[in-house]
Amino acid sequence: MNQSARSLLLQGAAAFGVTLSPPQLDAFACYAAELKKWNRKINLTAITGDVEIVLKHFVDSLSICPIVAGAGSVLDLGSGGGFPVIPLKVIDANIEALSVDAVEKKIIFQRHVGRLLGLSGFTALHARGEVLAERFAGRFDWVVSRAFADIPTFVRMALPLCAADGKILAMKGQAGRTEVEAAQGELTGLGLKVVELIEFTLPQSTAQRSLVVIGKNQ
Ligand SMILES: C[S@@+](CC[C@H](N)C(=O)[O-])C[C@H]1O[C@@H](n2cnc3c(N)ncnc32)[C@H](O)[C@@H]1O
Repeated sequence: MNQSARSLLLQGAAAFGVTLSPPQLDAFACYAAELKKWNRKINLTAITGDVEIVLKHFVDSLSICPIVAGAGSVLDLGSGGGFPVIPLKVIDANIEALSVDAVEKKIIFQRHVGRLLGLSGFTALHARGEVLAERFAGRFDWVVSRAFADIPTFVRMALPLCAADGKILAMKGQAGRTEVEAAQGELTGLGLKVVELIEFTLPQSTAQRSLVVIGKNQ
């Protein structure tokens, strides 16, 4: 990762209240290098330039830090090349994280990155989200996803996996608000409600993002 990409990462992380240490910056540089290397053989991401990787994968993933960092346990459903879960783990080593994807080669990549970065409390599991409740019912403080499924599909999968006071976080683009409005009936039927909808522009970019935080209606 070149110097300007590193500066961009430092600034982008700071926009979400994250001050990256030199070792964390090195961890992201290593992650970017592996992503580019593996991407030549397996299709992990359409994003291949350093600046785009920094903004659209790393900084975008870090946008959930103000909400999720400090949690005990996090499940990332449909994590692909490791987003947002690996950036989150780089920032908060104490989180117990389970990363799940239905495509095995993506999970093999994530395990490789986890080993290289020395991530402990990080498990990458090859599985479909639909079967997780058999093993992980009620286990997670947060179930998160980025670019995974529409809100009703995601919450139906996530709800049985949440702890009693667990929450669900869907990372969406500019259509987040419209999706939330369309999902209201379904959410209410499941005993859920949107507790926060955070809309923002990705730093150093014009891309619109929204974070949809969903909790139990009690
Ligand atoms: C568009 S990608 C997003 C990957 C990553 N979250 C990101 O934002 O870069 C969606 C991922 O969800 C995975 N996926 C789709 N359906 C799934 C399911 N039912 N269970 C687990 N993973 C699934 C796909 O294999 C794919 O890697």
